[in-house]
Amino acid sequence: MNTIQTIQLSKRYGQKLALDNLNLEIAKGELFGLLGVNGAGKSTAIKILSCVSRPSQGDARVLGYSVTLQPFEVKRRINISPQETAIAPNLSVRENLEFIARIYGCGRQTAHDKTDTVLASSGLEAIEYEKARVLSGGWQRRLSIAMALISDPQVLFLDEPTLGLDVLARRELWMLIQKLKGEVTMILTTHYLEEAEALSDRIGILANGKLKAIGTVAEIKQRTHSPNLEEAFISLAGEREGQA
Ligand SMILES: Nc1ncnc2c1ncn2[C@@H]1O[C@H](COP(=O)(O)OP(=O)(O)OP(=O)(O)O)[C@@H](O)[C@H]1O
Repeated sequence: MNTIQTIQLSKRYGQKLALDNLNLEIAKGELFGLLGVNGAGKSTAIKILSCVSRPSQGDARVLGYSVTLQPFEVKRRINISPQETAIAPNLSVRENLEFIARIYGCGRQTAHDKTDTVLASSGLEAIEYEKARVLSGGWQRRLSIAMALISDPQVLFLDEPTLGLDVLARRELWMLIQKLKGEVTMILTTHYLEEAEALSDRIGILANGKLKAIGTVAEIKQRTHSPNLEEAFISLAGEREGQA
């Protein structure tokens, strides 16, 4: 069974068809990169898959549960590391993680133990008592991913996880994401093509709400006769709204 399957998934905002008949399958443990220019429909797809927004037509199954009919079953098994990190600046790294664990209903001791596990797996142990507000952008993003991991999600959505980070911080975050590969099914949105290439098992390219291509980077390059992913991306996604 695929971990994610979308079936003729569409979303309309007024006149705007933000997602147009998306049919997509993502396997268990896969890291799937969802690419597209601004406004292509990436966030719309993620919002529907994470039950933040409802499709206008079609459906999606996440871990076998329908996002339209069984959103609570879906929400219990997924998590999102959002673009804007939702960390509490005046709490320490540990307090942020324990706070989230308590929100998920853990008792004090379980929250403490889960936090220990996540601090270790996400490489945050050395700074557990630092206030979040003094952390660099890279460490804040790492904490944001760690907070999403507290609920032991089977599916993790990573929305632009390295946006605005310097090259070293980005590489460090890639290592954390690579460590999670295989354990958690991940859907990554990014505008950095080298990031999608380095991390993704397969990628999908959206343009004007439509899936233009899906496959490994090698398959997509071959299909578009492109020497690199950037050329392939431009040939598939370069058409802006309103252009021929
Ligand atoms: N709440 C909304 N109301 C009206 N239109 C919306 C809404 N959300 C998204 N849209 C429109 O739907 C289209 C797809 O937007 P979406 O945010 O999914 O794109 P995106 O690929 O995530 O872009 P970005 O890379 O800029 O985040 C755009 O034309 C956008 O203006």
